[in-house]
Amino acid sequence: MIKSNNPYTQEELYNIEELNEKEINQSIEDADQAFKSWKKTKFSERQKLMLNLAETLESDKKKLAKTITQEMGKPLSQAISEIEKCAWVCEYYTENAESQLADKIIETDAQKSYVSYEPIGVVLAVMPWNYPYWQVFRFLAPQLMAGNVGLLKHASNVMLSAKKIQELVEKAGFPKDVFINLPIKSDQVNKVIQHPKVKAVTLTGSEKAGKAVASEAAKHIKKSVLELGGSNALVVFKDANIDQTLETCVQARFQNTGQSCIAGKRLLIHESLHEEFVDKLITKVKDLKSGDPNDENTFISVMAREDLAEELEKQMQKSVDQGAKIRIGGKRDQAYFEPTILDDVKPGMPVFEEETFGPLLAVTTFKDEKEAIDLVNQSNFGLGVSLFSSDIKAAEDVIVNLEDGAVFINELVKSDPRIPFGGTKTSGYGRELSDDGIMEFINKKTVYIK
Ligand SMILES: O=CCCCC(=O)O
Repeated sequence: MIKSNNPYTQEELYNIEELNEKEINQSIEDADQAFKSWKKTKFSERQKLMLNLAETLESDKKKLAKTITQEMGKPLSQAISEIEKCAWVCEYYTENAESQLADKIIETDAQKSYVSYEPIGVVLAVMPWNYPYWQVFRFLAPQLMAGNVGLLKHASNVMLSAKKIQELVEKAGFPKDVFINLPIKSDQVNKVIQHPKVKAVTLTGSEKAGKAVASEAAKHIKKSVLELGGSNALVVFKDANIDQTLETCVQARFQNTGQSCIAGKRLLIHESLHEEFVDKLITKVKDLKSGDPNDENTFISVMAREDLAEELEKQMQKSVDQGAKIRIGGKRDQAYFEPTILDDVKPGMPVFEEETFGPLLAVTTFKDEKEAIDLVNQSNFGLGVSLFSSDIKAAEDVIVNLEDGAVFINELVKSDPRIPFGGTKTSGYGRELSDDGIMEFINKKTVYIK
């Protein structure tokens, strides 16, 4: 059985039976059957349906957002923004998929030679709970537009959202079975990957889940895309605009109650700014409104599960034992973890080395640019980094030295349908969104006519 409780009220939300092997195989066969005709549809047809999907998301956003809030405790206003972003990615690929996948003529000694971009078939998406709709839509929108079909294995605490996503696709008028939600457990994922009709897998989740999925896919010579954890640095140089940077750092760390792969988890601050910046940060963090996620004014609420809050508490406590100092917060009540700033953090401490998936910011000082770069790159993760400076040229010169998948200057690391999203090192490989995302599950077919 797959069970879940509302993390804020503790009430039981569901207790559903997972699919058995026969049902899983039937779903895969159904998806493959749907692929045979879906891949032949014209872009105009796909565009019409994708736009319907965007419109349905927009018109149902309040209702859909409530499910997110119920299942994983996301404050309602942020859940509504998440649904709006899903509509945006649908619109983006409605407008761009056709040109992104147009044949590419290449001059050779042939009469004609070109690359044709063709869908590969059934793709499995293994997705996490932290953005229950967005993580799925950033896979679903490009892949349906490309002519692929999707299977979803969603996290066990957001099965209502998963079901609603399939319903939304059907309501928009897409043919049956081009997108199928599989209510299954993690230990059933390998069976899906192994099935000959499943051609590839994409996973957003932990390093452990990434290793398991990627090795199973590799055993069967199937492509995988992995979007794993992160420990993004927020690097504040001594010439940064303090007020704007403070605002951005608070958003970067505390939105979604800190539960995001791309959150700015490590604040690296020039030693000359340290005292002033951290004092002002404490004031800002004190002002964050914590409470009931159903209240539209709430910014911080419970974490998605109590065990996640416990894990964060352990990381904090071990770091404190090693010399870090709690400047604000630090207390936990079941799944609620106070917004926390941990100062005097040094490499080697858990909050520096590991991903902290909750509302805790780790503060480390640096003396000069070289030390800042070393501290950024010292992480095993490589999702993204934010640099704050009023000298854009100097900040741009730093970019080449950074190992991450993204560098944002004077902005938090964020995803946007128009630009690629993905990491390096243990943050994974492959890219989502933009031209790069739609190309991940494509047969780039070379055509040569003598
Ligand atoms: O855990 C990853 C969260 C990604 C959120 C986003 O794309 O904005």
